[in-house]
Amino acid sequence: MAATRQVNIAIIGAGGVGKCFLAQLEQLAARRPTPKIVLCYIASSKKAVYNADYAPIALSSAIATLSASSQAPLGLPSLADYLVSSNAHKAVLIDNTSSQDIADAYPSFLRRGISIVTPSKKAFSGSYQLWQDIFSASAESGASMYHESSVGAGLPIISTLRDLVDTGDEVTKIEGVFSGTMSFLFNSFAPTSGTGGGKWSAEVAKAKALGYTEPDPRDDLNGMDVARKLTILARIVGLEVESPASFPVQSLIPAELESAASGDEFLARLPEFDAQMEATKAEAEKEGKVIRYVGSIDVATKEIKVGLQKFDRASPIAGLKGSDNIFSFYTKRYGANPLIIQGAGAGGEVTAMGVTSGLIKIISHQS
Ligand SMILES: NC(=O)C1=CN([C@@H]2O[C@H](COP(=O)(O)OP(=O)(O)OC[C@H]3O[C@@H](n4cnc5c(N)ncnc54)[C@H](OP(=O)(O)O)[C@@H]3O)[C@@H](O)[C@H]2O)C=CC1
Ligand SMILES: N[C@@H](CC=O)C(=O)O
Ligand code: NA
Repeated sequence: MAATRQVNIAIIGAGGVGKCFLAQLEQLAARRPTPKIVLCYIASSKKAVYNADYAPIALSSAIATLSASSQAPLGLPSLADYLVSSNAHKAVLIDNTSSQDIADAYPSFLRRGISIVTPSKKAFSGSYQLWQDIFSASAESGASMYHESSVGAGLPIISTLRDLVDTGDEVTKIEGVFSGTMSFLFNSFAPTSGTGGGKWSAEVAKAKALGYTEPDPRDDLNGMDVARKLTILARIVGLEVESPASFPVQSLIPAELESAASGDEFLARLPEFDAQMEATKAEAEKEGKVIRYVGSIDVATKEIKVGLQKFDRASPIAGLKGSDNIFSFYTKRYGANPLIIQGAGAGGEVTAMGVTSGLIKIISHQS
């Protein structure tokens, strides 16, 4: 039987980003009737919804159907079997989790012709071998791999950097604020004017409630989220960074909380250590400056840095608002004035946008 003009979609992960993505997918399916967009699988960590005959799952009620479901998720090899047997024109896996196990399985999905879109950083900042396997599997099978939201949420960071590299520009340095959570925390806790909002721990709780943090906020505060993003960008410009542990990263986790058993325990005990961050803030204030959490990649020296720095209050980095990120790309073509991209770097809607835009690219490809 000939393949139908239909794109079958499996979604894993229906949290903050997953829910926003579903809403955007519903609008997209209504706007673009061809090819037909069919949600044929949706899962969280414990539940799933799918039909053996690939009958579409209604997009408007998918979350409610998932929470009422008694079906267990398919194992990843069975999910790949299910997707390739569907006889659709295209099959796409949307990974809205931060699971390393799922990331490790990307090459096996891609090899079987299943395209992938994800906001997760895990696959691209894991081992360098995994990075190579993903892109060679994609090149061999022709299945697409899009991960725009893995850096800067919906901001066009991955696509811009790939365009710079692919068109032959020479990127010499990348620097900026790479974390929506860290940006929000310091912009509220140590603003350029006024005394700042609440205590450090209260701002951290707010960042989590706003959906900016990783599922476990320690992954933001220990600097690993920024280190992962810099690993991804460094690899795109051709540096063979083995892992985010290959360079120094400043953690903002108090030493006493390094062994906290869970993210919840960490958040509950963080108020005991508010004085530490107050002291860091006060030290910068004595010099008339503010602290911000920044990163940089020097391509020539291969030096990658992640951590706190003091900034003049009038500097563009100090003046960022909300969860804004700022990325400065220094290249041969752009000379002394870098190409700068700035805007919200976290949050469900803007992150889902980067996922939806990847899906649109896949469904727009002719083959
Ligand atoms: N929030 C943001 O601003 C941004 C997020 N991202 C990335 O987007 C991804 C999702 O983030 P977010 O939505 O905020 O996280 P949430 O914690 O809100 O949601 C995660 C979802 O993934 C599910 N999940 C986790 N592990 C598995 C698994 N092994 N199998 C199946 N489902 C699983 C969870 O299910 P359950 O509820 O059952 O545990 C939950 O539905 C992350 O990779 C994050 O790094 C990227 C850019 C910005
Ligand atoms: N936790 C991350 C989410 C986006 O990548 C951040 O705060 O930047
Ligand atoms: Na992005």
